[in-house]
Amino acid sequence: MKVTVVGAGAVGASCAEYIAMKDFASEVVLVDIKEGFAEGKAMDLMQTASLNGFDTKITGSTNDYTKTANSDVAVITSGIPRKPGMTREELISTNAGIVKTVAENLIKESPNVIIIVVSNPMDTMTYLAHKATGLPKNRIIGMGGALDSARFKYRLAEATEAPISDIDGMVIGGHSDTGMIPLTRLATRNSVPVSQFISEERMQEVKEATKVGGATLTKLLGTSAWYAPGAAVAAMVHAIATDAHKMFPCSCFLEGEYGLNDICIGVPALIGANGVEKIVEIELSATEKEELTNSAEAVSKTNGLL
Ligand SMILES: NC(=O)C1=CN([C@@H]2O[C@H](COP(=O)(O)OP(=O)(O)OC[C@H]3O[C@@H](n4cnc5c(N)ncnc54)[C@H](O)[C@@H]3O)[C@@H](O)[C@H]2O)C=CC1
Ligand SMILES: O=C([O-])CC(=O)C(=O)O
Repeated sequence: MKVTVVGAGAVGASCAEYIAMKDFASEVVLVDIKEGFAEGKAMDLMQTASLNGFDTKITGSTNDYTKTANSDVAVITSGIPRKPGMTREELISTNAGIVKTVAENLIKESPNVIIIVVSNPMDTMTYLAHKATGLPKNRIIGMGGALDSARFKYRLAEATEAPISDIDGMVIGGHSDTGMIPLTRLATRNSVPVSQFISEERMQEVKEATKVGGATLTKLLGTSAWYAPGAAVAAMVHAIATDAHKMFPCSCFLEGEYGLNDICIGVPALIGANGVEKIVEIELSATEKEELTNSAEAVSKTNGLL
């Protein structure tokens, strides 16, 4: 499998590293607009190959998309990250132009590619990539829910003092500080509802900490996070490579699912060789439905700024 990662910055390089470490791709091409940057990152990563035991070939390219030709999967991480105090939505004016151009360049060289959008505001950038490329909806996926769910599990494990491997949980909705919906009702510790281990008040704290997970890290780091985002993308690319039909909450183009239309937003989906193999419609409580409706309204409002 050939994978292109556009943007060789923090998230792009982390994503390339995790993909290489899993050793399932024949080639990863890093692309960046900064002269020599992707080539440098690729060379540095390749010099870890004998130490970390992978055979994936990583190459770099300064904005030359012919090097990306016939990619099976392309990940878009190009664009600016937020600074402390900013929302993801504030990045739209810079990132929309970048994501649109990059998506158009990618499909010229790789007409059969599956695109995973990471750049923020991610749900709106996924919608934009969908509109700009006209690719079938199964081949444009936004990465947000996989990361948000990993952060939810981290917070649940912390609150229950359980090993993370005991914990399961999922976050749906928009990938924003206010739009995420950690499904606390469905979170489990080894099949037992987490609500049996912690108070309702503690559960609310976990929910709120999960929603601002990206903002918390941005405040600590001075820029947004990259390890967990890179790992979340690598997990999704691996599911495509292995046709795993693994369930990830991710930003999918909806046509009536969950009562929503003409929007990309986080819902559970089975990810396999064709990208989104199936959107899974789980039964939501009345409160969860209301939260999803509100979250979708906010995403649509941001889409209106395109
Ligand atoms: N969806 C999610 O869960 C997450 C999204 N993000 C988003 O990912 C994006 C990247 O974040 P970082 O890697 O931390 O930023 P970064 O600044 O470290 O890297 C971005 C890279 O994109 C490159 N770039 C800019 N315009 C380009 C173009 N037209 N073509 C090719 N490359 C171009 C830059 O030169 C830079 O190297 C941000 O928008 C951030 O908000 C970050 C973490 C998680
Ligand atoms: O917080 C940000 O701006 C980057 C991001 O999407 C995340 O880490 O969840």
